[in-house]
Amino acid sequence: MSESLFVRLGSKKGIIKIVDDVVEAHMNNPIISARFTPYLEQPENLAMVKKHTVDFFSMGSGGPQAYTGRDMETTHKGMNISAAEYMETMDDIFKVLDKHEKDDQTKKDVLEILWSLKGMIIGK
Ligand code: HEM
Repeated sequence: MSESLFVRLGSKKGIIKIVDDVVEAHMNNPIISARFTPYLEQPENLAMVKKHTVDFFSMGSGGPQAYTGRDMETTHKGMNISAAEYMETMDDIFKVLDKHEKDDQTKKDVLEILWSLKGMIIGK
């Protein structure tokens, strides 16, 4: 059997690096940066959101971490995130996966997860 997605993403250490790079990419993406740059002035909140995102992807990819953040619909409620913004976050994620030299199957597995979540996040 092939390795779990968690292991292919580099286990917890690798996922921490990916999440750091993705958040940085969002901060520099003109279409969505306004959603994220306020967190530069709230380092404790930013660290918590990052930790939750690492745990979320670790748990969702077959790792041992328990996710203790809010569910996706509650987290993004009231943000009215558009489909275009969602596409930008996906684009940033895939650019980072390319930078980390993840293979096509790994990217396909991540895409499947992101695709399955969109209805809980867009337009809430
Ligand atoms: C691509 C799929 C996405 C996933 C898997 C995801 C996942 C998460 C997670 C796990 C958290 C932390 C929740 C917590 O701390 O309780 C979070 C927070 C957040 N997300 Fe997302 N998200 C996604 C898309 C987006 C998009 C498209 C935007 C806006 C463009 C966005 C904006 C935010 C913001 C601003 C927060 C901080 C919320 C707060 O502190 O109250 N997310 N997200």
